[in-house]
Amino acid sequence: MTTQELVSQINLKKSFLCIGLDVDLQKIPKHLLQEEDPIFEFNKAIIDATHHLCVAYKPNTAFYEAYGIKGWKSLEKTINYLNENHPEIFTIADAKRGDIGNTSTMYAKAFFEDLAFDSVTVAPYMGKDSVEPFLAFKDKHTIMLALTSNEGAFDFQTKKVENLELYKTVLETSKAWQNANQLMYVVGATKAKYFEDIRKIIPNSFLLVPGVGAQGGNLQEVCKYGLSKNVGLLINSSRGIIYASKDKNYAKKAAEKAEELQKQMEEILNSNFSV
Ligand SMILES: O=c1ccn([C@@H]2O[C@H](COP(=O)(O)O)[C@@H](O)[C@H]2O)c(=O)[nH]1
Repeated sequence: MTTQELVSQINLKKSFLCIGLDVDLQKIPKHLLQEEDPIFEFNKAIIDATHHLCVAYKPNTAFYEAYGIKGWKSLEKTINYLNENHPEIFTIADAKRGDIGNTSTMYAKAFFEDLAFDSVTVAPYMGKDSVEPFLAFKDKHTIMLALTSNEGAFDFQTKKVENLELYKTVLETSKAWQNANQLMYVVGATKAKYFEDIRKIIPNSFLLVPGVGAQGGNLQEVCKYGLSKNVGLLINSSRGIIYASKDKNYAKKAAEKAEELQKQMEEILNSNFSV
């Protein structure tokens, strides 16, 4: 999917919501455990109930890898279901990969070709030659960790190296990489006060913003400086939406939570982008 197609979907749905499909068998309704593939059945019900409210889904691969081959099969069925039924929706494999060049190419093939995701999250620590193999895939997006939502972000990312915070170096340096227009960045919603500085470096890049909901981040605070002229934000909520209820009506309850966020986004879009 191209960035322009993503922006069109945002404008159409009045939503820049990304729903995280982080499926934990301990947390899903018990009756699903009798199904042959409880993870896929859970995801399918959530997708069917929420696809009109969001523009992206983000399965975090850890929640699938934890269940071995069965979990990977559930991930494959989920991405195939999305691509077959909702090709307009942007898909993110939250896998946080990155390695020496030839290995990164194999990671990119796994997520862009075998599983056909639109994007994958990548750690920048190994530098340019570990990220550019992902950027070589046309119309695919590489979402690089910049300033993460967790407390540990302050261990390295905000530390100054040669007088510049490391996350700023990541943003500045990566702007010059081959196919940098296919880069997006992860910035945590819990780091709202950093968005003003971040937008000075990358005014128009898309930011994937986890941390709203269960981690306490605030949508309005993120949008104050995070919005760009193309909206430029994908706000993720996982637990806050998909585990709204443990009863049989879990998908309906998830849709209600998603709609709460979508309505707030509609209001923000109407007040920031009115003609
Ligand atoms: O900085 C980061 C990067 C990734 N994540 C991931 O996003 C979701 C958040 O889930 P919630 O349940 O909405 O808290 C999860 O997959 C994280 O691994 C992040 O939280 N922060």
